[in-house]
Amino acid sequence: MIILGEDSQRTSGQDAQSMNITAGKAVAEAVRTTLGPKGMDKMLVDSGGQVVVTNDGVTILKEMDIDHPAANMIVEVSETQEDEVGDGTTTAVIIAGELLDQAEDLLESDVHATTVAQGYRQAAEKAKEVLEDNAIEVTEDDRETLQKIAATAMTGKGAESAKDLLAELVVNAVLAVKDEGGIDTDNVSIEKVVGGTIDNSELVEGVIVDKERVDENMPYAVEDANIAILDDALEVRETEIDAEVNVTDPDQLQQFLDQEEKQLKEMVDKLVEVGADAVFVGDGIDDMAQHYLAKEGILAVRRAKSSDLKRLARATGGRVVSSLDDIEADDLGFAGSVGQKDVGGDERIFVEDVEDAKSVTLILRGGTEHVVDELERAIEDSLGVVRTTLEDGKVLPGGGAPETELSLQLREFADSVGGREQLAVEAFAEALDIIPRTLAENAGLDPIDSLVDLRSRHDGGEFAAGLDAYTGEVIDMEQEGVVEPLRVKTQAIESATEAAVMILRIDDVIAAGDLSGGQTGGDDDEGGAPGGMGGGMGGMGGMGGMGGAM
Ligand SMILES: Nc1ncnc2c1ncn2[C@@H]1O[C@H](COP(=O)(O)OP(=O)(O)O)[C@@H](O)[C@H]1O
Ligand SMILES: [Mg+2]
Repeated sequence: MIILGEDSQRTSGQDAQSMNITAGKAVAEAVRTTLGPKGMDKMLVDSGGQVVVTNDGVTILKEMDIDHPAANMIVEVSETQEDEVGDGTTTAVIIAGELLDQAEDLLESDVHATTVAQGYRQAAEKAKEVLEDNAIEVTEDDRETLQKIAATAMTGKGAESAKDLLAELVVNAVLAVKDEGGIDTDNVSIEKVVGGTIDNSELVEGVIVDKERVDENMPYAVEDANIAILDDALEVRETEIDAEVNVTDPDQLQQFLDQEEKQLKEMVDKLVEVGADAVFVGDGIDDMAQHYLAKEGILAVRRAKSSDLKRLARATGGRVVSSLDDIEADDLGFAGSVGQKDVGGDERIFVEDVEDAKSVTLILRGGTEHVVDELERAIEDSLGVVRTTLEDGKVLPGGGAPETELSLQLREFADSVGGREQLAVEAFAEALDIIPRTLAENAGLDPIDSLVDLRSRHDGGEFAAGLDAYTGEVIDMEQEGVVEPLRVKTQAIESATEAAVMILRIDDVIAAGDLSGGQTGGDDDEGGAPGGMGGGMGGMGGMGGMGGAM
């Protein structure tokens, strides 16, 4: 009996499993060479010719326009990682791919997918326990460690030349925006400036508004400024009803205009009365109002974005007032300086020198647009790990140390599991080796030698022993200052396991319409969908390796 529509496609049993596994593995394979300090970058060209050069796992996968459903489940792993931690996106995807690869062998030796899933879940639980037990506590006062965490997240992402400076800026920025409600790194705005070098980057304790003062006769800058933040217009409102004014003689017209002018003057008087030295207005400012403001020496900005108004309020301790009539002196914010400055050839208004600013701005500089864009991605990862560390207070050494330790401890744990699940736990342990192995490969080292070294040091009780990607030596990563938040690893293991298990449990793929673009590989339009059965990536037209760190 036929129950499916004519265009539907159905793949079942082992075919379905191996098709999905191959697709998932292809995604991991696509980002593998970017892992670690010596990872290479990718150049991605979209159909419009836009070029992105990046080392960032999640960015690569988003830009790749992947459309195979199982492959997309692996892409989601990197997206979850990005949302939850901000770093470790490549790691999470590589682990997921390797879990699938290991599972494939088990399936071939007739271990049931459900058994593999159960074993993987147990292993993941155990792994999290081991990591928690070995995590190092970090407090907010430990700036040195926080900066190391910030720097580790930037490694290999074009920020090398100014890593120490940038790490300091990132830590300062995150600590600045922290309040009773926690840490929202959206309060760290990033202003990208093409021109200058990376080490000209700086942190502004306040807000930069991408506007100029509205009238030339206003001051360029005001010091110790009280700031009015107005989500309103400084204009005379048109009457609601279409009133018609019949002017019978010139005096009457003059009277009418005088009336309007008087109203505008009163608006400005109101601002003077509450003590404003600068005013940011969400809507328009009438020419006549501009004139009066300038006469009073008030610096005014019109049509400021509502997000800017909010940031201004947060930074300066003021309030966004939605009607001028309601404004009072204590609604005003305060900043040491409000002034118009040139950044990279653009005039912008800097509201800065704010004591205890809860909204800050990082000015990132670099030689070209691609450099600053990649720098921004590195900084975002870095902001994420510092935030995560302050939230959880726990970190781990990097350089493959935690994965090596887990691999050893899970092998021991497997003996206690018994049954066929034991095989799955062992496979899970084996899969985690992919991280140190890939770090070694990308650094041009012999992965077998590196793994042997790492294992023997961990066998000897050195939890922090990791691979120095620059020298090839196995060293104490904690001492070296290569540290990452605990959550980078726990989240990566959790999402990778979930995605792998979900894919493994599927034994029937029923697709309405044509799935062939993703399944057969090679013949799809944009290039970028993983080639299902064929393995490898189908027609990755725009991809090519780029020289390592810029
Ligand atoms: N100086 C270093 N030496 C060795 N490994 C490092 C160093 N800095 C970072 N790593 C390791 O590189 C890996 C992260 O690489 P990265 O390319 O940032 O990928 P992800 O997207 O997973 O964060 C982690 O395992 C981290 O411990
Ligand atoms: Mg990283």
